[in-house]
Amino acid sequence: MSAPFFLGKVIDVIYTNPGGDFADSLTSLCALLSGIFLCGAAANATRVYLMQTAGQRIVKRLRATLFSSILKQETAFFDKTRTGELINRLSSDTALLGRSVTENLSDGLRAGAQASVGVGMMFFVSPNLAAFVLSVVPPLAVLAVIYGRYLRKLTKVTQDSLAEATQLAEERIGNIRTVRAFGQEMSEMEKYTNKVDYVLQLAKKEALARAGFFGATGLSGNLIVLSVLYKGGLLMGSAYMTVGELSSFLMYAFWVGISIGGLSSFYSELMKGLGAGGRLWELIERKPQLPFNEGIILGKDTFRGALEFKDIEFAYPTRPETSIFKDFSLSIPAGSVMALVGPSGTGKSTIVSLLLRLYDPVSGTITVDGFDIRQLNPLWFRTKIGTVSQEPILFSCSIAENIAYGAEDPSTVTAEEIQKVAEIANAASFIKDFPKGFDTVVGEKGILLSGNPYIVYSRKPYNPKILLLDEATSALDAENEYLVQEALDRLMEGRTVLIIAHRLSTIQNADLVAVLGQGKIIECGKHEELLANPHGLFRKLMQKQAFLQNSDTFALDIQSREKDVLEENI
Ligand SMILES: Nc1ncnc2c1ncn2[C@@H]1O[C@H](COP(=O)(O)OP(=O)(O)OP(=O)(O)O)[C@@H](O)[C@H]1O
Repeated sequence: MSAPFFLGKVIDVIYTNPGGDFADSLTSLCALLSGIFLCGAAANATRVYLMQTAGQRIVKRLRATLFSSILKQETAFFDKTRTGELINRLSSDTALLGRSVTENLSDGLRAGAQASVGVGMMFFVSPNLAAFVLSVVPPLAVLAVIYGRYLRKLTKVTQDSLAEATQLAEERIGNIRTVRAFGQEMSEMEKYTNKVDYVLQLAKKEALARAGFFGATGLSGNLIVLSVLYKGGLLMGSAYMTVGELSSFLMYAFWVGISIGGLSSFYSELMKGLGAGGRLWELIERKPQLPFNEGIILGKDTFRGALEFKDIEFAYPTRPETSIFKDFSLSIPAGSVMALVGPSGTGKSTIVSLLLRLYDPVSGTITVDGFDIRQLNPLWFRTKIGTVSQEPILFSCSIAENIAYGAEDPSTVTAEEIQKVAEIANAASFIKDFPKGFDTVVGEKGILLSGNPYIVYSRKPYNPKILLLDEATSALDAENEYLVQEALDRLMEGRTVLIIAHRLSTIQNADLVAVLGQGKIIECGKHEELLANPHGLFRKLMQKQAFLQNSDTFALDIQSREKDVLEENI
């Protein structure tokens, strides 16, 4: 800030010594100025470096905190919130906020300091001229505030519509098979183009607002300079000012003008950052409705794995009016295998979700060894449960990493352990056939290997007490069927197993079979007992399935008399 003052002095030294006897004072003044400039450059470079690195650190920390907060939310939150929106918060909002509180803040502070010191120096150099110039600043300030508010509103709308476009792209790219199967590529392209078109329109509006504002501020800056020259010229004529003082004043006025411009963009950027920040804090501070890592942890001796559902009533939070269970009760003794069968859509997978505590029932209790699962620590409890869903997803990393994913702490799993679990699941020989063996990287979204039952069965917690299996409905050839059954038998040994069964062999081998229908268990008992009940739902289901699958083995189970009746029905 001292530079214009000394530059004015240099000019005065030159002008007031027309004889040319000013070399000494000019040299020392210029040396002083060089020193000032050097200091200024060093301070500026340091400021930019520190602020940028601080900004990046803030962004990094925000992203990590936000990601962990997102992962802690209850499952219903993800049913209601779009993935694209969360990704947008994680990528662009964090960057916006990080930039706003560092680079932007430092630029703003710098502009603020420059403007206030500049004004002070203007009064110091010429109070008369300063008072004249500053009469035009207040209207400019009012303009900046109005503009800032308008821009803040506009930015929020732009960000929201951008999030919508991202969400659409993410969903359609993620489900490209569905889009392709329905031949909807063209209409999806059009939909996306319309969304980004809207973003463009908003951006144009923002550009127009900015253009008007910057045009106006530029013009007023130039007018200020012109009026300073005019008024200063008059003052110089009446010997109230030297040429050096007028030059200093002009430079200060110029700096003040630039700083005010900087301050207004600082204000609008800060507003943008605050807008993004509001949305981020909302998400970071959101308390999950189900606890994440709190509750009782059962000791080894207490935890045996006996499961009991008592009078469960449940509806998904997104569809509270559609009841899935009413008076649902089921008891699975520790160490037994319970096969769950029932028509499609009756809520078999929902039982698994309730046991994993992805959702809490509306009423009723689920107990494990007599403990209500709401009292247990969900994080601990889930690591004690082995789950295989019908459409398991393998992540796009190596097969070894995918298998280790089931462990409590995947980073500590050794190659030998991975090899061992793969062998138990009959997967080892198949994996070794790949050129890179266990290091083979699974294709994005696990498309290449996801359906593979061996890898899927390998990925379970080591030694889980409870297994929840959702059998794949797709038919396997005889050899694979045998290998999968063998792996399953090994897996199920000595554990409490709830298996959503589709294959006859699984149902026959289970200790108990429960039949689900109309929101509750309709029949439960041994396979043969249920089959013996001529009017039972289980029998009907099995008969239907036997004919659908054209299973000769199963057809033998049914007496020919019953077969005739069934054929008639079908
Ligand atoms: N996250 C969810 N939000 C809202 N409704 C859901 C959700 N998941 C499942 N449903 C609904 O709950 C009902 C039961 O679904 P569920 O998947 O548990 O049945 P299922 O018996 O396992 O069916 P299938 O044998 O076809 O897999 C279905 O009507 C389904 O549309």
